[in-house]
Amino acid sequence: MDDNQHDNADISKSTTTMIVASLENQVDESKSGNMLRNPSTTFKGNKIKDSEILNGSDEIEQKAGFSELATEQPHPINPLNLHLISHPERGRGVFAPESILPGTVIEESPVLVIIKKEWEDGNMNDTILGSYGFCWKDGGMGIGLGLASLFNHSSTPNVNFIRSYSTSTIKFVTFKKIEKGEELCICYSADESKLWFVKSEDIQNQSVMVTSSESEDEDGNGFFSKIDLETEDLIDENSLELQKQRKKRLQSSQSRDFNGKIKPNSMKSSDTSRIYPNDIQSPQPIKFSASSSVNALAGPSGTSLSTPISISESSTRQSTPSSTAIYPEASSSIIPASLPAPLHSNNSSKSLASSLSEEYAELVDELDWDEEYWTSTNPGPTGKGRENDYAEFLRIKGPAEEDDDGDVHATMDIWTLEFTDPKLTRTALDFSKHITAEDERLRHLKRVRRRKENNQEICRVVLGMAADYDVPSLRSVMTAFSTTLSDLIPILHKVPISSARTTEQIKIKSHIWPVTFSPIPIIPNNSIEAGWSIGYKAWLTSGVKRIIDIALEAKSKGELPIGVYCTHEPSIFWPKKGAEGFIEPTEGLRASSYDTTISEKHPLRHSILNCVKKIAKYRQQKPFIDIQPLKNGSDYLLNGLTLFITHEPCIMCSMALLHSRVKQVIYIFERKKGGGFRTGSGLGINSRNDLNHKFQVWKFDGYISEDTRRQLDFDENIQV
Ligand SMILES: C[S@@+](CC[C@H](N)C(=O)[O-])C[C@H]1O[C@@H](n2cnc3c(N)ncnc32)[C@H](O)[C@@H]1O
Repeated sequence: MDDNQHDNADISKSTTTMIVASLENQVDESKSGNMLRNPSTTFKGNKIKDSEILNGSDEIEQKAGFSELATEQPHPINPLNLHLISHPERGRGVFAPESILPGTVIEESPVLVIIKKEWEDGNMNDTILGSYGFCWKDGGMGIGLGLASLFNHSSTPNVNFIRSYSTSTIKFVTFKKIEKGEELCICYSADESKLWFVKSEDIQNQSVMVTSSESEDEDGNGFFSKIDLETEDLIDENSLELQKQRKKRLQSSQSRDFNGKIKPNSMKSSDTSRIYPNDIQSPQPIKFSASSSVNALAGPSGTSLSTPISISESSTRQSTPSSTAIYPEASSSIIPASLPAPLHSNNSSKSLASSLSEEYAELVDELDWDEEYWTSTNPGPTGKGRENDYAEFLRIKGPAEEDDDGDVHATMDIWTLEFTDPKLTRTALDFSKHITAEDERLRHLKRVRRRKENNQEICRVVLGMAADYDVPSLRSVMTAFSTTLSDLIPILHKVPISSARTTEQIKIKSHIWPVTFSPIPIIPNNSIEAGWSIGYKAWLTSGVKRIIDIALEAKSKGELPIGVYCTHEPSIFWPKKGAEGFIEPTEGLRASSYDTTISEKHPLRHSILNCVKKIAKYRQQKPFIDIQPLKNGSDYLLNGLTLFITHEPCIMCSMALLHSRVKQVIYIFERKKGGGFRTGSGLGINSRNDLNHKFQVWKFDGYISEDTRRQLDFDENIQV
């Protein structure tokens, strides 16, 4: 029987028995169903009594970890007795029935090399082979035999692969300790936008998209499932072009089984109760329960798919708030009826049952901005007579945007290899490149440092962050890479934490360890230097006016006078499609909020946290829940959005903006104490090299009347 054709009887056999049997390696096929007999080694110390085999003890099932996935019989393969198990979304994968040490060679797989011309002429990219090819030299493709083609992808892999063009093989080596029951994964590409399938980890978020493919042609037309297993140094123009073409054809992603058949759709709503073992690094699908407010936020899993609704169509259906109602967004819908509705809600009577996905996001009004006037060219927006409608803005830079990006002497610990024999240089360098390839934290370091010490030239190469390895694991990876490195011992070394921004810094930092030179980019200091159009400034100014209104309204309700409004720039200001770094925002998404720490007697109800919460909720409601992201992450919280706030946010809120991936922030008043940007605390959270997102910050530099200033003023010791 074909592996993919287990009938129900096979599947229903005791999983425990099967796993135990595979560990034992001594049962015959009649006991283990479809399992292949494996005559090779067993893991030491894993002898399990016959009675356990027959009884299928729960304890053993637990230990095996992946038992929940083993709806079909685990399939012990290769001398390490690894198991081939089908995961509901990833298809077959390689699992460890026992822990494996770092540096273990899993397999050196032979490779069938298909040269570029054969690959292209045979249109092999469009066949199942396309999902299994490793980029090979000269644009060719290597089809890995053995286990090579069965490793699934993870952005946090535990197995490295090393290609050898001379022997046409790929060596798979663990570089972390692999726990019992864990899946062995490699990283197909550090740039996950190049993947041609929906990662199982993402399926929950994209369940709408995946389910929609159910209606597609069963032959797989319209699906696209191809592979380029690559590392940075092996991407050539040709493979990049191939990837682009694949992306275009990618209408929906779908895993295929090993025979290339489209697998039944993964993660249908009814599948969400499937239990995943804890030790498999896969997010547990959230099971929807109408009584849980948390789950309500995560979105209902039982909703059937509906056709995406365009914003213009849906906007006629959503309630249009009157311009006097500044805060019409009802957040009560996600609060169990027994709790009081939040004070900023005007919809406290709404029951939970009537909410959730059927509910449309109740958006605030768009900004009051005369697009036609400000963007017309004939006779042209001169702004004459409307000078009060636009102002200038000052750029608030973070440390990463200034030459002063922190302590120039600051260092971090890394592992290095030291040697004097020049013959080792090539291999040590190759290893360094291999092991550090994806590590952003080391990118600013030159890989090699040569120094004369005691009349001897000592060569040192970078290996990795001190915290990531211990000596035994590093040595085993080194030995697996090349036996010529096996006698060397990794040594800790201090290196600068960032590149040099000025020639002065080169001298200081390179004395510690040679670093790259990345001169500070020229960043405009204000909107004049930035060359902004009057129209854009008028749009931003309308945002500033809106937050002043919101803050005054909040004050009238007894709250702190802080206002927030979040929206995207009008499309007329978007750069050309495909412009580098541009993330097209979710059209029509906008929200306003204010600080409710007083009324809710809650120290964390800051205006920005309230706003992020609303945006998160709206993204789970119509029409936004039906919009498929154009780019990875473009549907994530504040990605691509501009946030206006009256007062410079505190450190906590600045971090919340960073985590929410906001595009830019406009504020009016700086805080002398505790602000998160460059003005108050000086932390410059908006642009730091040690944080993983940067956003622009601009301070309004126009006229605000004394009366308004006074009304929006409050104790500098209060952080907002
Ligand atoms: C090289 S094969 C890996 C073995 C494959 N699972 C099988 O059953 O044959 C690559 C295919 O596995 C699936 N896959 C690998 N990693 C995945 C992941 N993280 N999430 C979802 N699917 C994945 C995709 O369908 C991809 O086309």
